[in-house]
Amino acid sequence: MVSFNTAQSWKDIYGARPGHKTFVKGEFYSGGSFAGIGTTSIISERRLEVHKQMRDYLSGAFSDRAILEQEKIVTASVDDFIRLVGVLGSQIEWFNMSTTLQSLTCDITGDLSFGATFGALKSEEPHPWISVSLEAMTQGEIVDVLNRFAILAKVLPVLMGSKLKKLTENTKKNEELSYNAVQSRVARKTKRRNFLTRILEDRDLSVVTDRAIAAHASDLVTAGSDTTATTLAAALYYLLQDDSSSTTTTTMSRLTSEIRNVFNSYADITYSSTASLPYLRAVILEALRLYPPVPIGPPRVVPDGGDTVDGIFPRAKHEPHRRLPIPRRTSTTHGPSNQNDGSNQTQTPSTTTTTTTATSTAAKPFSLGPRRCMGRNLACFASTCAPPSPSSSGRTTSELAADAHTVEEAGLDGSRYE
Ligand code: HEM
Repeated sequence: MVSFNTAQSWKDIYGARPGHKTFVKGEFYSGGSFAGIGTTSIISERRLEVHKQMRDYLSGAFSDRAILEQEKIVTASVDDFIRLVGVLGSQIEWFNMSTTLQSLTCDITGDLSFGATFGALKSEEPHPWISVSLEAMTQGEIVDVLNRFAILAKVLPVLMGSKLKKLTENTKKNEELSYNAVQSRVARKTKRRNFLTRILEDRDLSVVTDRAIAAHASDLVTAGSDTTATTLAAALYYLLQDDSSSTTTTTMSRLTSEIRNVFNSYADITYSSTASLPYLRAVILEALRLYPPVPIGPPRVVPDGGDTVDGIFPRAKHEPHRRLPIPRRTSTTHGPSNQNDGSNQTQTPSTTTTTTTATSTAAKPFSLGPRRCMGRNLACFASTCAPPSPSSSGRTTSELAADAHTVEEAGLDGSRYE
């Protein structure tokens, strides 16, 4: 558990509900764009009750229904990406796939959050929003360090004066660009449904200002673009480690044949149709486990004297860097079965079941509890963390999960602690 500072009161730390520990976010989240000028977002807000209200208010933008409405926006950028990769692949010897994936996810999250892509897939020059936002994030981290280390607070401004000045300017610019983008979207009537559609429909004007919406929108791009691009790049990297000349079945060849067996055309590949592909799901989960895009334990406040979580440490894997063999399914409608998985290990079905369970319970790439990732369904992992099966209330589990403030409410995890 990470302890950066001490909390004011027991209630601040644990929240109102007995039996549920909810650790408050650390001061790490207080600097950077918007939070630094007192306008907090769903990510930077540290007060439990205010965050709960924000999460309730924003949850409509992340429901399964909203994601389906937004699908056209996502596929428009995916089409641009596929075209670009085709052109680059045929014209030049090599290109940087990580950068191209970053362009893809910035365009998608930019379009969803502000109503227009950044044009990153169509331009060599990064959009001003993208370049200044990277600096703005760094500024948040530096503010946190300065707050925590008194000596550095004295020395850094002397050593890095001009750099810090530039970071501050870029943070201001990021706030301005985000605010202007939100204002022009508010002024524009459009039928295109993105995050802002729900956020604007659901807002109470006396409580939620345009600046507050700009803070959310800006942080949604930051939270959603780098994480998703990192996951895709990691999955691709590990898939390409397979020996393409191998005569045995590799992870790549099994994945390719699952996709080609199921889809007849490119147009058939959608959010809903990919959610039910078991091997694709396993590959993405494994990439998230091996290369979690948020590898830090997100900073939380620990009470004076420290604390434990249920008195136990989480179970850990013995060999965290070893790629797990992806389980072979004995009966499935998709993909090949009973084939060698290329891991050179002989596994019985019961062993592979255990492996899957260990992976999905030990790895929490989207975090847990009330500060759990709101965009996990959008990141196309609905099937991995909240299968969209109907619940007794008639709502899908991913809809419930999007609204829930505890994993228990979401019915996703037996853990008592959030
Ligand atoms: C593979 C992709 C993703 C991963 C691994 C991921 C992971 C995470 C993690 C670990 C957190 C907790 C961070 C903390 O406590 O500081 C988080 C929070 C969050 N994520 Fe994601 N994320 C992903 C994609 C997205 C996307 C696409 C969006 C939306 C565009 C998004 C929106 C959010 C939001 C709004 C929060 C804050 C939730 C809250 O505090 O209530 N994420 N994410």
